Amino acid sequence: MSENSKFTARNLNLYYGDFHALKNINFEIEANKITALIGPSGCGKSTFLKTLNRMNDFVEGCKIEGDVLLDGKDIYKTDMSAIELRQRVGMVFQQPNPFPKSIYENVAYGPRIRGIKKKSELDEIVETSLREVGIWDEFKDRLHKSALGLSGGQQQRLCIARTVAVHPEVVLMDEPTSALDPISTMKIEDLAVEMKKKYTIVIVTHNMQQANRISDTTAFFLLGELIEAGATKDLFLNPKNKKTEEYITGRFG
Ligand SMILES: Nc1ncnc2c1ncn2[C@@H]1O[C@H](COP(=O)(O)OP(=O)(O)OP(=O)(O)O)[C@@H](O)[C@H]1O
Repeated sequence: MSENSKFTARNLNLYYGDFHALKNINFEIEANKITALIGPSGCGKSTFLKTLNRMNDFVEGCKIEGDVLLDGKDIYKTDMSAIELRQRVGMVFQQPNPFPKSIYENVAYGPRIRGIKKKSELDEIVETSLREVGIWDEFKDRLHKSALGLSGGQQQRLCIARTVAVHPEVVLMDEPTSALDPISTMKIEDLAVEMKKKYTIVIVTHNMQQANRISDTTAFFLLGELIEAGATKDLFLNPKNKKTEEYITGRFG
């Protein structure tokens, strides 16, 4: 395990019932970097992402073997609760999913659940979180309006603000821009690059230009296997594996 490793997967296998969805994955995710997971549909990218904050716990018949270490501690074999884990490892989904509440309440929700009650403290967290994702000026005069009235891009940035409001260490993003227009996509990409100063980011994307633009490391999955992983520039310029080359040059998938 290298010094800068945030997550380490060792001999990780995952089964949905009889279906072997992740096959002996060995992979390190570096702290304060953006790691992109790429590969054709159904190859296990989201499944791998969800093993990092135990989202698969909700799936009946899902069985996991091997180790997933966060800062050297196995997240499946410690007494850390899934709730505590998900505070440390937040997640942003493909479809923006704000709660049907005000902008303010969306951001204050997590801190409130974690016991913060004082209005002045919540006000500060809301402001800091919205500033952090660059939407404070846009939203400050309508904090008490419904989040559902926002555009898709604004909703996604609000969801990211909601995630950072509980001070995670890692932010997982599952195709966060695939439902967004190009300008909103660019804003999220810029934000992800800014965010890596503070967080470790793992992003699933079908958009290879996106992986190339923003990630430091790219991992290519195929049929549940991790075929190749490395520095993004190297992987796109000089893929070592023939299948990686075929995928990134658009010859399959
Ligand atoms: N809850 C589940 N139960 C059974 N099989 C599942 C479940 N979730 C995913 N799978 C299967 O596991 C495989 C990997 O799925 P996964 O969603 O991880 O792929 P992916 O690479 O993220 O795909 P996409 O790019 O289309 O989102 C697929 O064959 C999928 O059908």
